[in-house]
Amino acid sequence: VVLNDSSQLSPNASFDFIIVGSGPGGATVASRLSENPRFSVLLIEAGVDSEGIRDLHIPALHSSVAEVYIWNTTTAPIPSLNNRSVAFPRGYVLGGGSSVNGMVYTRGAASDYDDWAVITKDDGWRWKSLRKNIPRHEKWTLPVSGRNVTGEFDPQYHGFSGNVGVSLPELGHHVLDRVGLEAINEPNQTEFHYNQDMNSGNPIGLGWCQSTVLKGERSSAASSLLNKSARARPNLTILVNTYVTRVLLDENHRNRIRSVEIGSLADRRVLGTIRAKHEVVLAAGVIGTPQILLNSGIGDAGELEALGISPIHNLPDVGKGFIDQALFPMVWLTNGTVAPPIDTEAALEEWVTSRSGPFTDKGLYSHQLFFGRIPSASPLWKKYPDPSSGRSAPHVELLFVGLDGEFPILLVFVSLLTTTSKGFVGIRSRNPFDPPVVNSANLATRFDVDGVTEAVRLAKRFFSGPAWNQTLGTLITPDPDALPAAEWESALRDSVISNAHGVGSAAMSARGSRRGVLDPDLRVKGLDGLRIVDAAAIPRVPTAHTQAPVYLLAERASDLLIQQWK
Ligand SMILES: Cc1cc2nc3c(=O)[nH]c(=O)nc-3n(C[C@H](O)[C@H](O)[C@H](O)COP(=O)(O)OP(=O)(O)OC[C@H]3O[C@@H](n4cnc5c(N)ncnc54)[C@H](O)[C@@H]3O)c2cc1C
Repeated sequence: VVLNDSSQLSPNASFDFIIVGSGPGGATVASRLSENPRFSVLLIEAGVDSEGIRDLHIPALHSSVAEVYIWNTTTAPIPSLNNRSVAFPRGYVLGGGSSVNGMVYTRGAASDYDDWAVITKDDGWRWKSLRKNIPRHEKWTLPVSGRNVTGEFDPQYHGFSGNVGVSLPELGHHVLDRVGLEAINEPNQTEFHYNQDMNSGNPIGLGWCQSTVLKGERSSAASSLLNKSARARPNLTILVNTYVTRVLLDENHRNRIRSVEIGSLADRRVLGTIRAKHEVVLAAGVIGTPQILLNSGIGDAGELEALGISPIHNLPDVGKGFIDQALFPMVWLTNGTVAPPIDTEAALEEWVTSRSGPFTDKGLYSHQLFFGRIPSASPLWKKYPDPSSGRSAPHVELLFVGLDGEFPILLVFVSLLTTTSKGFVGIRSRNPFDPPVVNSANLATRFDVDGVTEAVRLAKRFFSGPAWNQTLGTLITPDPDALPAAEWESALRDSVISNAHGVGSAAMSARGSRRGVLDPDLRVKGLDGLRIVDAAAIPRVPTAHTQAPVYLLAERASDLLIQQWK
């Protein structure tokens, strides 16, 4: 059942599990736990129900999602970005980020997960172990259009009967796709190669972008895991429009979290508390989760006291360790062929009537992604150790967007996936309704400045050569090879934006380690009855867009919870 208002809950209602936040983390856990009719589950989401909001379901409209479905989060002025504040978007609706995101589905490198296992000293986090859950997580679907995608993916890496829809585009290849393939096949080109399936655990190369799209429609955590049959379960209550302010201790046990306090964000007032018999699971995302912990008095005791909050548990790393991959936009002029006009009215009509046509396509003018390593011969490696998790882990991602209009351009988002700068998430006052403080500290390390510079050079090499030369004109964004070093660095600090791929703000570490926030079973260290299952828990930045890693983390979290309470 879905409730729009907490007044619809029966008085003194209590549940076995209370899950806060319905993104890939929370929706997965709520769905898996409620598959067992013995467990009663309450899922609380601050935003509205996504069901029936047409535009959220249309893949092509992902870049123009209405502001009401996105938390208006902006970072503090960041010194390493020339004191700019940048937007850090996150979903504010059932399904969280997966209901508003770009739907790119990438798992990253196997060695990224193997590093989680090293950091936590728990082999259950290894890729080999996590990938066993792919069959129940993923619902790989061939294009309904019947387009032949042989050679564009490898079925051995996919699940066909899970929940989250993943697919290749319904439509055929665009100009940029054809040029991309031609370019890597040029005889003199040796640096870049084709990768038939970038979700095998080895993402490196140019390949076809897989997306969380099912039969022409966005497949979000809400539409896939909180689908009709999940909503019909008598033991699952989904409470939307409800903001969790704090988690609260049991009156009789000093270290046991027993309930959540809820409130109305619109009226900025507390509405009541709800009790969890077994556990509270925070899945409010990389910003929301540390915010709730800090509001509850769980964090660095000195910092909390300075804000007038009585600490209930001293855990200095809460909110620390927040990493977002640095993103630098590059723009080339084009010959005007990469983005032929689309009749948007006709496309909308076609989508509404048959879930087909251009609006099924999230990447209107490109269907490819590129992942690559900064070459081992680069001077960068004389100055810095390699921060990647292994030789199959990329340092750089290139995501291409073609845009036509008065000035036809190719926009390339260059990400330094192996970002090393760590920021923080904090709170500004003792009022839990105040917005959080977010500092993503992009480009704070020298490695990140030099790494993005090398990533831009890699992009320049990728987009050179005869195939691209016919299509692309001048590079019109700042170029490290055309500017004096100091000018380039300043231009870089003026241009880098958030990738909305934050992780690590309440991360796992080894049992017994005094660093980190969670033990390897995702329990908040030193407390009972409180786990975290979302991007905040991820202990190292993945070489991926972050939804797939969160889904994989949450599938294992569900197993851990079920194991404990069966
Ligand atoms: C604009 C955008 C584009 C992106 N593009 C991609 C992409 O193409 N591919 C990809 O893999 N990743 C992408 N991401 C990132 C991806 O969506 C996130 O990594 C993922 O959703 C994280 O899942 P999560 O469960 O950790 O948290 P979230 O998805 O952030 O979910 C947290 C939920 O908790 C709710 N919440 C927060 N605070 C409270 C509170 N106090 N009380 C109650 N509820 C609360 C929020 O409203 C939200 O619904 C994008 C993100 C954004 C915002």
